[in-house]
Amino acid sequence: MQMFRAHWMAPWFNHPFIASELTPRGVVLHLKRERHALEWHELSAPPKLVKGRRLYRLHLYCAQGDIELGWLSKAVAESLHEAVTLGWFRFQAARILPLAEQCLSVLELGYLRQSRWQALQQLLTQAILPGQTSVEHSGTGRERFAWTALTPPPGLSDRETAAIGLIATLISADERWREQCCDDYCQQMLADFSEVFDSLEAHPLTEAQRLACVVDEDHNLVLAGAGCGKTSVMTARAAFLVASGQARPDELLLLAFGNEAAVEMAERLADQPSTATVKTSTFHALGLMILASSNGKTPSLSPLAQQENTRIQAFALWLEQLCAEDEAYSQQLHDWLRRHRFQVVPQPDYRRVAREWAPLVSALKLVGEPEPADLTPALAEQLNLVLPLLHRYQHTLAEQEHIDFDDMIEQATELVRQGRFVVPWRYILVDEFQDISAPRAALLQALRDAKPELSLFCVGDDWQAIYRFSGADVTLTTRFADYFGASRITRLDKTFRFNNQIEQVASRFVQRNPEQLPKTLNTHSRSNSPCVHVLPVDSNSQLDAISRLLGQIAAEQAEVSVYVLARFRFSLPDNAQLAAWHKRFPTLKIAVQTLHGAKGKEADHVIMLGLCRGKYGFPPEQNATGLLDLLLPEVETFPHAEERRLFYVGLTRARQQVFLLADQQIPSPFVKELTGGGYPGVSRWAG
Ligand SMILES: Nc1ncnc2c1ncn2[C@@H]1O[C@H](COP(=O)(O)OP(=O)(O)OP(=O)(O)O)[C@@H](O)[C@H]1O
Repeated sequence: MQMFRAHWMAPWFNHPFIASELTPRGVVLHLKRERHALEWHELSAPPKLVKGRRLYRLHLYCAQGDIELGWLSKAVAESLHEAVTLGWFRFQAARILPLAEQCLSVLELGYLRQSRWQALQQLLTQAILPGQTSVEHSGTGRERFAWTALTPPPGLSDRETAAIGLIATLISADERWREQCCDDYCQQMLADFSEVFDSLEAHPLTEAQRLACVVDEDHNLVLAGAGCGKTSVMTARAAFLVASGQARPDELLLLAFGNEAAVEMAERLADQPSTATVKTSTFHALGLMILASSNGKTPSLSPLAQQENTRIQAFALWLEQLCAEDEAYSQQLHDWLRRHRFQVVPQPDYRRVAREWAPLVSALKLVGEPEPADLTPALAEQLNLVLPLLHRYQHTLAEQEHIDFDDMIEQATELVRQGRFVVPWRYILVDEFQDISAPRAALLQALRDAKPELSLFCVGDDWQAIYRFSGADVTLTTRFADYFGASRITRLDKTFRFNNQIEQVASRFVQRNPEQLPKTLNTHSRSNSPCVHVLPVDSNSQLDAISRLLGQIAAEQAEVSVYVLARFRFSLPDNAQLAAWHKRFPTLKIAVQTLHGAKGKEADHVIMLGLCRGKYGFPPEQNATGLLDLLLPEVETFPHAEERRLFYVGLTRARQQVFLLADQQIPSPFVKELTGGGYPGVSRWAG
């Protein structure tokens, strides 16, 4: 052991310190009459060299009281200082090395998500100084140094220096530092995987699309306008995660609402060998799968749930039975229908009532009865008439040991919460997120809670939220972070579908509702003249007007697609008419769709019909708040908010032109708004 001796005159002046030596455990002080061993952990800071006029002192910060070693020559003092400093740092480095390694393994996971950031802070708090990770601590604690102020001495290994540096950095790191780490990660990924983003689709992805693919917060929401390539981003993110080694294909799950969308996504993933085995599913299929794998048997789905027609038929039969069995019920139903719906001659149209009340039964089942205080007498009467239907429905399901889709999602959520389903996925990607309902969002939350490190990636457009009537809650999108917690929202701002003229009209129209999230959309294609045309037509001559339009389109362009869209299915041309058009205009690809059915699709030209006022107009007129309104997610304050979005969906299906067939006598208020000024991109079509 090297001995560091005090000046030989020290004892003459009654100074107790004679020498010190360093051991692996600390410093041993040789005093006049005793030896005193100070272990490294008792030194609460690196030593300090104090220069005197001729002699030096070494100040040792000790937990039990500081000690000063005096009477040191300059040379001895400096080498003792160096040796104690090195020993102290080595001790600290050894102490924090496991912590540094733990922190490093969190950092190496990739994007510094908020959950990872919290994990880091927890590690630091627990390991460094219970309750004190701040740089500026007072000096009264066990440790009296600031990690950030430490300068590791030469002589430490690279690993020791790096560990101390990392801990010092993490202790002083703030939210800005975290964001910088996230940005660095994104830039690195964008550079490393640019080839994937260049070659994955027929077209290279835009910068915004790429960024949306690599951002990897705990919860991610990609907000985009129509035609901004949300589907491309979904599949590209899957490919990126696999290519970057962050997930195996079987750790990814892509969720869609409808079968058609799920199949389309599966087909696009299958185009790439790396993503061919990624699982795509609808929410329903997912629920079924969770129930089957947790309970060991596939649940029996009620035919009442699977086929709308069967359900309506059953409800109509139950209504008829209720009337036959219970005179009072029959009387009440007749009265209510007479006052609020249509003539009951000679008996109610049970099927029609069943069709209208089926969504009420589902909503009542899901959310329970509304507060009596919220009900007008008419609504309270209606509720009394609908409740027996709900009871029969529930009774039938129980008797036949069947479940419906709502039961399935609810039971699946419960099984996941109870830990009875082993979640295999680390990344769940959800398409058309604006259509999500609270129970489905709860299932996502349960999956997330059941699997550490599971990240949600949701792609949606609050401007296209059109399923409130079936329980969708757009506020899950507009208040995404409030619901899910740590989130990052990215935006896609370039649409590839329609031109600037359509964009101008559609964006202005939808943003009249101030509740919609503001977005700016740039368009890939441009046109100098208006592309949204209003054609005033007589309600009986809509088909002739469409035929004329198709003729004009066919004369000008070959091989283009045309969508004929309407608010209600019954307003659409029938199959015979469609077949006639196909025959007459063989170069056109013509399809008819309801506006809800056209969601997610595109055509070169869109013709919208049924644009009139009235109960079956667009927007459909409703006299007062209905029972369904009370049961569905939060009523929006802006009039016809959802119908406005549906109109937006219609406008934005078109790549080139939109033709609006407006009823000449009772035009739709939406069309009146477009032609009433403030929409320079709208023209009156002369034909
Ligand atoms: N980077 C790109 N370059 C060129 N075309 C693109 C790009 N990204 C997407 N597209 C094209 O834009 C069109 C719209 O894409 P997609 O259907 O994915 O949009 P979307 O955002 O899902 O639209 P919507 O919400 O209206 O359904 C498609 O024809 C697609 O091929």
